[in-house]
Amino acid sequence: MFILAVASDPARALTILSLLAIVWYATSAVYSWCRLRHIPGPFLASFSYLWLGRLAFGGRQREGYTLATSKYGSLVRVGPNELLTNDPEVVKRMSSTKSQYWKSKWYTGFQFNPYHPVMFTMTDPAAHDKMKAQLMPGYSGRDISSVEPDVDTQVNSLITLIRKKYITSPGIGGFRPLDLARVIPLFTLDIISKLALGQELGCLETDSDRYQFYKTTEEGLPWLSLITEVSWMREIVYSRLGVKLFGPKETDLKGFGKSIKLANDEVRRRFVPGADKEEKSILGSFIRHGLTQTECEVETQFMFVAGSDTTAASIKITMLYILAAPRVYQRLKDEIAAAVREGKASKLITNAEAKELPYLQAVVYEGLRIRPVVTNMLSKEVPQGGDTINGRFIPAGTSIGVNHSSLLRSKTVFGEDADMFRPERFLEVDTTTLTELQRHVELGFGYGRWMCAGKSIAMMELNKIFFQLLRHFDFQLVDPQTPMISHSHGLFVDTGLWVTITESSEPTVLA
Ligand code: HEM
Repeated sequence: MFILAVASDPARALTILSLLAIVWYATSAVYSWCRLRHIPGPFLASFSYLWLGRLAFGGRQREGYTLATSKYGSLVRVGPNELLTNDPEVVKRMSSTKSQYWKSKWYTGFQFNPYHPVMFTMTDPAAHDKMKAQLMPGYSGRDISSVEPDVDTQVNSLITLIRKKYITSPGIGGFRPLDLARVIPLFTLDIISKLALGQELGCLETDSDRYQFYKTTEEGLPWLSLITEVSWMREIVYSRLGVKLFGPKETDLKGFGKSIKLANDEVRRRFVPGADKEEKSILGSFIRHGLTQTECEVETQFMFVAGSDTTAASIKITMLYILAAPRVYQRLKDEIAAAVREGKASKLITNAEAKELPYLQAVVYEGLRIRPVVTNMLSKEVPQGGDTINGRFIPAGTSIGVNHSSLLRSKTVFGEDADMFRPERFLEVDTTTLTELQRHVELGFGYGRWMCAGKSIAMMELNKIFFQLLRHFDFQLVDPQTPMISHSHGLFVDTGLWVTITESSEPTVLA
């Protein structure tokens, strides 16, 4: 009938189709508005994805989400089916190992391979837990004795690079500024490639984003973030056809595609008959714990993204805050000098030694707290039968995301000055409260069943890098009026953290 109508009067058929589409959209908008109308939030967000999409694409998630929570409370409606919380109890309830909540479809936004989920995107808790049990011996370092020496090698490479090219000296021609926002990610990418594959990509050695990994990430993040947050876009792009059309491919000469090829080449090498099964990389551990070749490929690809930009974001922001607070800078330098003088720090500080330095620990935790590295919602789905949160019923199938930025700036937990970078807050409390504060900051790594698998690796990097950089060098911001520009598209895109570097004036080098 309809085909006949189109053939006889195409203009009329088109009008009917348009009207039907408008009616369908209006009905579904009213229906979804009604479902969660008792939860406050921006009006635009209650029936459309414009609010979420604009923040994601525009790189203003951190500011937008924080504003929304301070205006509407701890549970905000941010989309037709999306809520956002900064309530630590809700976060723990959703992610605890006994929770009935599943990861929501939001996670499929990170499934780069159309045919195979990666642990991070597995929504079914049973499948996820099984995979995590196989991956954790590698991630936790239980299976690989060389994690710490491998991190140390990259710390030394960064120091060598700075000495070779970026020491500023007095006089004409002596000004050699370094953009930390560019070079720190090279450091973390070399670490993760070395740990994952047994061979670093060589970014520090060449002082370059060799495979344009970050360039592509920075260009791609606004789109990735938009598509992940806007559910109907996600459905289209992450359909099998969509990923084939838009997804990264091994044949790409740069970016994600290139790193997929690097990872896949390495995985293929390990699966040829007679290959060394005892190799001490994370990939070697995955193979020993029974992962198939495809599982190894996708997990290794994911590790490159999850393990580089995240830790880099934390190092960059912490360095910026250290440099912007003379009291913190000097107190950290003093602790470093004392540790070296008293023989409490090896030539390259060990993870165990770093954990014994209270001010360094306070700086590391305050850096993680002041700007949590993930602005993604990481939404979980309300289980069958719904849930009641603070007296309000939330229907099954609703997505609840986490606002890490405001979660970690809680004035109730951290005090009135929670918006300020003040590591001393961790030193002014008894040991029980200190542990509570640290556990609260660690919510930035997720919680329970879905907690970050690379947390211990990230903490090791943080424990070493500030100590070693400030042990060897002194830093000054080149432009304190605009020290760094940041956009939040799920992860941070930071640019222009220009500093000058001189050899440390304190005797902090000898162990
Ligand atoms: C400061 C650095 C880092 C932070 C703040 C961080 C944070 C997070 C967060 C918030 C999640 C998601 C939790 C959820 O879904 O509820 C996550 C997951 C994950 N991260 Fe990290 N991460 C960091 C570094 C790393 C590193 C270095 C690696 C790899 C060596 C890594 C590997 C992973 C993996 C594999 C997952 C998926 C875990 C799962 O699904 O069970 N991360 N991370």
